[in-house]
Amino acid sequence: MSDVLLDVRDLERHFEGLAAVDGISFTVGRGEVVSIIGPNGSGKTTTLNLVTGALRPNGGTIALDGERIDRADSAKIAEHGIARTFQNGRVFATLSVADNIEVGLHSTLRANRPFRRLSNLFLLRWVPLLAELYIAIVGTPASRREQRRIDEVIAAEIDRFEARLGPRRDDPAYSLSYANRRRTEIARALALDPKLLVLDEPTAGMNQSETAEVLQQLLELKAAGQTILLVEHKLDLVMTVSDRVIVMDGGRIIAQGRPEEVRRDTAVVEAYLGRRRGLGGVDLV
Ligand SMILES: Nc1ncnc2c1ncn2[C@@H]1O[C@H](COP(=O)(O)OP(=O)(O)OP(=O)(O)O)[C@@H](O)[C@H]1O
Repeated sequence: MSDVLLDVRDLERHFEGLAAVDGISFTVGRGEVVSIIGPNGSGKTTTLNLVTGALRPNGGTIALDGERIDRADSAKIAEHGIARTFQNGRVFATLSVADNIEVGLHSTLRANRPFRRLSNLFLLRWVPLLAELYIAIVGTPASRREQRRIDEVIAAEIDRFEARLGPRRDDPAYSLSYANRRRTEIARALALDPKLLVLDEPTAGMNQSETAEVLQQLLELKAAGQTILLVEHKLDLVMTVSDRVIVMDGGRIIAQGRPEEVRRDTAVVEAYLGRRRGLGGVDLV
């Protein structure tokens, strides 16, 4: 088994002539925490969207565990083992915290969703629908076992954020604080036990103590061996949690290395000093 989990080569994505991602290559090793930083509009989110299948690349390759995923859709990529959160935090507003986590597990259902592959065949797509309906009403020993497993995973994820999400387990997501919605989103991604966890600005909109809490959780995940690809503007957090930092500017990688190497890189300092306002006034050194 190779030490490289994610292998991105010569990745490109254009939007009407604008090279949002302009031929970048990087790897994420198993158990590594790699962060992508860079000024606003430098291509960070587009890179995450390409890795997670939300966007198709115009060129280049992406491999997870040695298998090409750059032509797969986001559902398939999730099945391959990549789970993500979004820049603006996406939860189902009317569903409870527990149900939001359960929705994330839908793709892992086997006993409760038999004959799934037939859904792609126009003439036979009613077969899985009827089977799911039958199982939902009558149930089978296997479907009940699977539901127990799902319930355990939900309980474990709520435990991870016990003090925050425990008391809100059955509350609809619209009633949660912004920070709790983001925690729910992270719990939903972690419930999939992903090979690679992709986090897009997990602390956006959070105050200092909420950010410190997220940092603590990221450090715990890292200690547990979770591989993470992170986009984040808060450089203190990035420099503390990352094994390696990738710096983007204008769709390209202008530097990558250990946090202390990147901090000293003159091209990086220039890219940041030139657009300090875009970074919310955060200094690099
Ligand atoms: N769907 C799209 N259509 C057109 N242009 C886009 C689209 N998505 C991104 N872009 C452009 O691509 C460039 C890179 O955007 P991207 O969101 O990846 O940057 P970013 O580094 O994540 O920025 P931020 O830190 O503000 O989130 C920007 O110029 C952006 O306007």
